[in-house]
Amino acid sequence: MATTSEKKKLVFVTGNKNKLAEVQSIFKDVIDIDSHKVDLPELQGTSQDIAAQKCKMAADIIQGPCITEDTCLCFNAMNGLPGPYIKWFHESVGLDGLNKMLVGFDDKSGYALCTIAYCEGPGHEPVIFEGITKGNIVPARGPTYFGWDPVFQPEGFDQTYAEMPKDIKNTISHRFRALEKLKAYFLD
Ligand SMILES: O=P(O)(O)OP(=O)(O)OP(=O)(O)OC[C@H]1O[C@@H](n2cnc3c(O)ncnc32)[C@H](O)[C@@H]1O
Ligand SMILES: [Mg+2]
Repeated sequence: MATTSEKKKLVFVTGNKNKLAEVQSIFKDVIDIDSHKVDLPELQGTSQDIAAQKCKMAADIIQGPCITEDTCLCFNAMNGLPGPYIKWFHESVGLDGLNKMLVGFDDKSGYALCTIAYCEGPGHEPVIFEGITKGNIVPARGPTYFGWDPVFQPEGFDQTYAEMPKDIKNTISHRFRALEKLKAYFLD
């Protein structure tokens, strides 16, 4: 593993301070994460298309290498929707509304998907790393400061993402799993 003096540096372009805090915490001993706050526009499409496009734009803006990430919350009963549109659904209908969307379905299962993109710089094609955590959509429990954390209960746990300590979320989350792949890409 790299020593502190050899620690790799990466710029994470995101408008979301909670994402930044988790990425910095997960990478704290391995990769230094600098941040660049930009609310990047997002196209429609698959999470991979959205992540790649975001990263290309970010690399153009900062004129150098960077990572971006796109997070989806997918309901199995709805064939993966809201998916990449979860931000707008959450802002429009709230946590309670996300539960109500599933009232007509027995299946409350779903998954959180993190798609990280790394781009070497302007003109380069981004490389994509995905992480998935399966779980269930439940009535909100726990602090409400980070997105849909209160309504997502990962499989095998009796706490929602919002209720569990950060150091537990950060070892089982969709984000952790995608970052493990990015770490392997850089360090192995
Ligand atoms: O600038 P970017 O990185 O795009 O940040 P964003 O907040 O716009 O993020 P996304 O476009 O990926 O939209 C994902 C939505 O899901 C929320 N979210 C992301 N990761 C989450 C997590 O681990 N737990 C709960 N909510 C999360 C986030 O607040 C957004 O509302
Ligand atoms: Mg966004």
